[in-house]
Amino acid sequence: MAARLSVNVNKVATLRNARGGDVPSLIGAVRTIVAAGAPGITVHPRADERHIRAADARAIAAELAPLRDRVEFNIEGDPRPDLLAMVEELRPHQCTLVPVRPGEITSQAGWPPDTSRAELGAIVGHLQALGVRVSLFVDADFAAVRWAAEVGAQRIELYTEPYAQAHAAGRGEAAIARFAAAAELAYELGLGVNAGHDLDLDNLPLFSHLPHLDEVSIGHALISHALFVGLDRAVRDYLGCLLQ
Ligand SMILES: CC(=O)[C@@H](O)[C@H](O)COP(=O)(O)O
Ligand SMILES: NCC(=O)COP(=O)(O)O
Repeated sequence: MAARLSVNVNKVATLRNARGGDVPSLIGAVRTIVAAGAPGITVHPRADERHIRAADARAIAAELAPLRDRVEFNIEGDPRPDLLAMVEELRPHQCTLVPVRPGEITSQAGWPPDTSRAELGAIVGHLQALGVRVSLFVDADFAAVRWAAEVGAQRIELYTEPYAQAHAAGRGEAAIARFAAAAELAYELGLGVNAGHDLDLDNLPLFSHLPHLDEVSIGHALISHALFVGLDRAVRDYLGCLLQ
């Protein structure tokens, strides 16, 4: 079965915030993405609210509530108090916990496997008790996958930038072996497998065949593609890519 596509709408908010006001409409974008057939919406609200704001997450949750059975809402972020409060309030299908490095422009790495199991495990358990599936953002590394299982997550999200860079340099086939091995280990340990960061229409056809791949979250390249072909067509192009 094809992996599910969760469209990350951060970049729609980035464009809107460049001028203030509500153009382009984030909710309008979510409606178009869902109407085009995407079964998931992802946001990654940053502490500085440089793109997605708390009010956006609330508005998207309200928009998706009637579609809960077919469209998943995924909130990504570092486990800071206001992010956890947002997840507690909105109860998305999934919360992807992602480490943040001070000053980063975007995510740079998965959780280091020496991160305290007890500390993060308590947060993971709390979110799961609220009915939220928890995924942990990790590098394609055996120690990190084992760590995620020990922390009690239900899924991992493999950080795919190293794959994307290798693919752009003509080394995609070689790079994907490490990701496939990590996905196999995750599956053996009972974890679901998500993936994301810098996936695009060039590198996704190969990556979409990763074993046990449940979901890909894609934002930057998809929204950029939409500038040229329109948002409806961009979503359909990515959905088609996942079916190949
Ligand atoms: C975790 C991940 O890989 C993406 O969510 C990425 O970090 C998006 O965040 P930005 O849109 O702020 O770059
Ligand atoms: N989790 C990855 C994500 O949501 C989107 O990452 P990108 O496609 O914007 O690099």
